Amino acid sequence: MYNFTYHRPKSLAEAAALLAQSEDAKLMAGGQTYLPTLKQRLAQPSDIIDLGAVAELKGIKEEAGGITIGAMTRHADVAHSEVVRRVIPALAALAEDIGDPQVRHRGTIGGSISNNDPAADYPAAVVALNATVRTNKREIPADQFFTGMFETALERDEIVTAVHFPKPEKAAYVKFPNPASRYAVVGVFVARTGGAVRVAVTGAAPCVFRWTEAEQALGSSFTPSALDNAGIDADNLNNDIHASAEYRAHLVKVMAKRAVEAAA
Ligand SMILES: Cc1cc2nc3c(=O)[nH]c(=O)nc-3n(C[C@H](O)[C@H](O)[C@H](O)COP(=O)(O)OP(=O)(O)OC[C@H]3O[C@@H](n4cnc5c(N)ncnc54)[C@H](O)[C@@H]3O)c2cc1C
Repeated sequence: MYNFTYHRPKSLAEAAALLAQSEDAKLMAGGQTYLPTLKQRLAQPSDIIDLGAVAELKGIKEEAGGITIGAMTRHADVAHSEVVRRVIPALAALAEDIGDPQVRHRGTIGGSISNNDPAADYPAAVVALNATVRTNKREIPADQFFTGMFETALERDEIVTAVHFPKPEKAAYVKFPNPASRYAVVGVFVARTGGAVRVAVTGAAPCVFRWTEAEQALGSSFTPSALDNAGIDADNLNNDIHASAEYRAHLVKVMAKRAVEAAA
């Protein structure tokens, strides 16, 4: 048994002030990862700051030729959003395939990217679509946000407020899911925006990464067969009970080809 003080601020300013007050305070979004972490005693914060009542962190809007999604927007809301389905249907499809209905109705985009689980789906979309992560302090480009396994560029007292996704010309996400959790054993998001192709891989390594060899091949010819000779080094991939590194390398290519086919 341990004690913490529970806070439910009503504004971003209030949440930021609470977070700045204590070194051990932690934010909570939908609690999908954080509550199990607490139950297992892997975290013992002095204060929990529940963002659930901060209305300004919720919602989806069309903005600057793309979509801006508030950090506290649930996966189910992204999946069912008319705006997301119309502007970036691949993002709605990704959200629709996260976990189960309970997870999708509690989990949030801000919690997902802040947590940066190596097998989470959203990091692949953020990187492939070259999104910008907005916080209460600054804007962080996708390529600088995810820094390692469960690690991000966020400072201790920083709150993700929204993610801005530019509209791509073509995009698709295909994953090979763990059949129990639906987390990605391997997931590949392919996007072409302003003529530039980006390929982001999740689930395969300790952190989401760009498969640059595939990006170059697809830049010349946006077809599945363009990936026939693109190399992927199994030495840098995860090797665990779910899949060997060699099998993951195989899956990366298969998922990428399927994503190109779906996007073309
Ligand atoms: C059974 C199960 C299956 C799942 N399957 C999938 C899946 O298939 N694909 C997938 O991608 N994910 C999956 N998830 C993860 C889930 O979708 C959530 O995105 C993830 O658990 C984060 O949950 P949350 O948004 O409730 O954040 P929380 O658990 O509340 O918080 C997670 C972390 O982020 C921090 N945080 C939260 N919000 C912010 C913010 N605005 N700014 C800064 N830091 C913040 C918290 O302090 C905490 O450290 C699954 C989870 C479960 C439990």
